[in-house]
Amino acid sequence: MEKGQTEEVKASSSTDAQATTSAAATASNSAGSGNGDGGVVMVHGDIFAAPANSVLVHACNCVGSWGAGIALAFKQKYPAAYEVYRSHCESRSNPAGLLGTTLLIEPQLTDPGKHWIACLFASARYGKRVDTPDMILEATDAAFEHMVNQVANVEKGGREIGALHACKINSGRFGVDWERSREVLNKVVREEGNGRTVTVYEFEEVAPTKKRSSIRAKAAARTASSNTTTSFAELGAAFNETEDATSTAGLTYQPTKRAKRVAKHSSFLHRVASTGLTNSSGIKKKVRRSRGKEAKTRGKLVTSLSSLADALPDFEGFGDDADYEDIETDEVQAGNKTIGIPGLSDVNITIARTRSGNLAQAGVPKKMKSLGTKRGMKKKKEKLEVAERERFQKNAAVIMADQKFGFGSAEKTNEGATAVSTGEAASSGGAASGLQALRAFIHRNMAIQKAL
Ligand SMILES: Nc1ncnc2c1ncn2[C@@H]1O[C@H](COP(=O)(O)OP(=O)(O)OC[C@H]2O[C@H](OP(=O)(O)O)[C@H](O)[C@@H]2O)[C@@H](O)[C@H]1O
Repeated sequence: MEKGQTEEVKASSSTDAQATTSAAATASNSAGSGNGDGGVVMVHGDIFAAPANSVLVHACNCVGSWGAGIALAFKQKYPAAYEVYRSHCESRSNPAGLLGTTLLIEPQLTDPGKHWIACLFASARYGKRVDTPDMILEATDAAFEHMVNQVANVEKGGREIGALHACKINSGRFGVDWERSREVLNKVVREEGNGRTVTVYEFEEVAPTKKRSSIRAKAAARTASSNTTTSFAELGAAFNETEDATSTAGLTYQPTKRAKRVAKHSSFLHRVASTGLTNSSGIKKKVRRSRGKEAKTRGKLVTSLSSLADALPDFEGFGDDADYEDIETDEVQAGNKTIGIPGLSDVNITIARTRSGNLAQAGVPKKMKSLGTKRGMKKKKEKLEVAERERFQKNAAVIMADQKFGFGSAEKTNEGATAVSTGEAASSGGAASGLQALRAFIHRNMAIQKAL
């Protein structure tokens, strides 16, 4: 091969790793260190497919970052080598002093790839603060020479090291025209490389970078969309078709949060209604939501109307059932209620109300539970009872007075033995007859006061 001449070897495709490898291997073998004048050999393919133990060359900054481009790929494939590079940079008080040198990292045991990695310090920094192309080329020249010398030293030391493989250094993030970098590599390898060849990879990047659309493209898109007329009906139909955004005639209808909420709510109502588990007034019955394992049943109604009805206590239109909380049915089953009258012993009185159904089922001890959830019902009941007691006492006093002075007649009943428990009433005949009169009075009175 003539001096300064480059040979181009093409692999069939960049995705065909096998073909690329063989192309690289061919280039590497034909170049064989120390044979001929050397130079740059261009191949198509992936640098990482180069034969094991060969040297992979790439350009680096001096900061210790392999954050983008091919450097990022190196970082992912050779994490241990990256650590060597990073600590090499960070151990310097002045990292920029690395410019024009090369860090040659031997294959790391823990890295999956078994390559030597040559880091050419071509720019002090990266990104917006990257060095100028001239500075980069100058540093590349020195660094590449440094690298070639190191490789020669490794060989001299009797250690095996493969051929040189490089990406199109400086042509990406560093923004240097590849032809200029190629000239530098050619010169160095010819002068210092002792006939070595550098295989350089023409790489077709697959990862698409999302381009920002130009102002002109945006304006064109706006015009196109303003020319498209879409009725609300069309939009509505589009929305019905799919739950999320739906595009129609190039337009995208994005439902608002409120629209989504309304749709969700009406769908829920529909689900409930379709199960037929609403009562006559349209009020939904209990809907139980399950968790964890029972997640499958989530959202399903797990009860029926009849079972809910069974669960409810009887309701006979007796509005103040709440007032009878905690009354044992064995007390009320027979329609009797014990009321304590101050000054008199407890008297069994007959409660005028009847409770068909519940009370008729005697023998089943049941606690009456409140139906009412109205606030203040308890106080209302207490107030009513106090008023009733006062009124009762007044009337009793009147009756007793009547009895004392011989007015009225007392019925004689057998109830006295059980109704009047002990005490004053039992010890006094007058009082007993008074109580009989009182009982009669209560009987009449309670029949009128249905609230109790
Ligand atoms: N698998 C592959 N096989 C073969 N060739 C491949 C390839 N993948 C990509 N290429 C090509 O390899 C060339 C170099 O292109 P790059 O932009 O990467 O490198 P560069 O030398 O211009 O710049 C270096 C700074 O870029 C980084 O990023 P940061 O500064 O950290 O942000 C570093 O850290 C440095 O500092 C481009 O032709 C790519 O097509």
